[in-house]
Amino acid sequence: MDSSRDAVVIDSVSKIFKKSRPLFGWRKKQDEQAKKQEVKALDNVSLTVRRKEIVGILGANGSGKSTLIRILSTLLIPDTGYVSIFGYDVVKDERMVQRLINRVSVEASFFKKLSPMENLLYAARLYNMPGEQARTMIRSILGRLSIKPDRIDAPLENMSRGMQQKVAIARAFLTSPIVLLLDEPTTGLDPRSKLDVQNFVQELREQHDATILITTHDMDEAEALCDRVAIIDQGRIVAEGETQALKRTVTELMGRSTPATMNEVFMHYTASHMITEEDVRRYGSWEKAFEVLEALREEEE
Ligand SMILES: Nc1ncnc2c1ncn2[C@@H]1O[C@H](COP(=O)(O)OP(=O)(O)OP(=O)(O)O)[C@@H](O)[C@H]1O
Repeated sequence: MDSSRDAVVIDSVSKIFKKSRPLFGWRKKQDEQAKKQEVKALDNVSLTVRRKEIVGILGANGSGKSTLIRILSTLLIPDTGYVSIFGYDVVKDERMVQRLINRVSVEASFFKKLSPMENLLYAARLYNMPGEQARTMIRSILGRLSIKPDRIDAPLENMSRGMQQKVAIARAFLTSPIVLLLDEPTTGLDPRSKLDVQNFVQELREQHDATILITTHDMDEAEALCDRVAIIDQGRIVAEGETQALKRTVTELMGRSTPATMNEVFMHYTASHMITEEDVRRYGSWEKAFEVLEALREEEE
């Protein structure tokens, strides 16, 4: 593996989905085309992630985060643009990319009647891991994620959703992937479990040189875990950088003496009208500009 290379390169990627509209009586007569509505899930997205970096993708519901993660993990093909993982094209070198990445998402598939141990042993076998080594590792990882020993051999279907999510995370950690794609890994987890997962992610980067892309709605998590974040809004990256730098920019723009929080940074970049320095001057303050521009948008709608 050429360590001097960028780990993930996303270059001008767009993805459009066609959604069917519900049909009501008279609409049935309309042209077939009219039934379709286009959703630009990703609009000319570019982002580069260096080796060993932890990059957060932040965005509201439906902003395009999962679509981007799915493209990176070869589950979706971009309409335009280019994506590579350590130089391998996600479309042309799909097999190689699949060997380098691992994706964790809430819709992880498991054999629900089997236990976490059986499910993870199955995964380990797919990666040609010797049984005994896998068993030891599975116990250690599940323990680190605070799954009690008596749960390890009980059917997965009896576990809470959060616990099942931890098993999904354990599966990704088991194979120490080179690039780890975490799609909202801590959504729905209790605070202690969240911390367990965050610590584990950091450890994976330190000990296995993993490169990590993580989508999250949790701004505290983004700040604590990510070297850099990209804020995505309606399929476009609207801001990118270190959380501290983004906070400084927004604090300045808001003309505040106390630093802006990451929540405020997020609100700023995803507002329906992004507030400029000129808006702040015109309306007297960031808050006033936000209020006026939001009201204008509501009127327009
Ligand atoms: N398979 C699909 N078919 C049609 N539309 C889709 C499909 N997948 C996603 N979309 C649409 O694309 C847009 C982006 O969706 P995406 O799931 O990437 O958002 P997200 O940022 O991950 O949202 P969330 O935070 O709610 O998970 C949404 O408008 C969504 O409805």
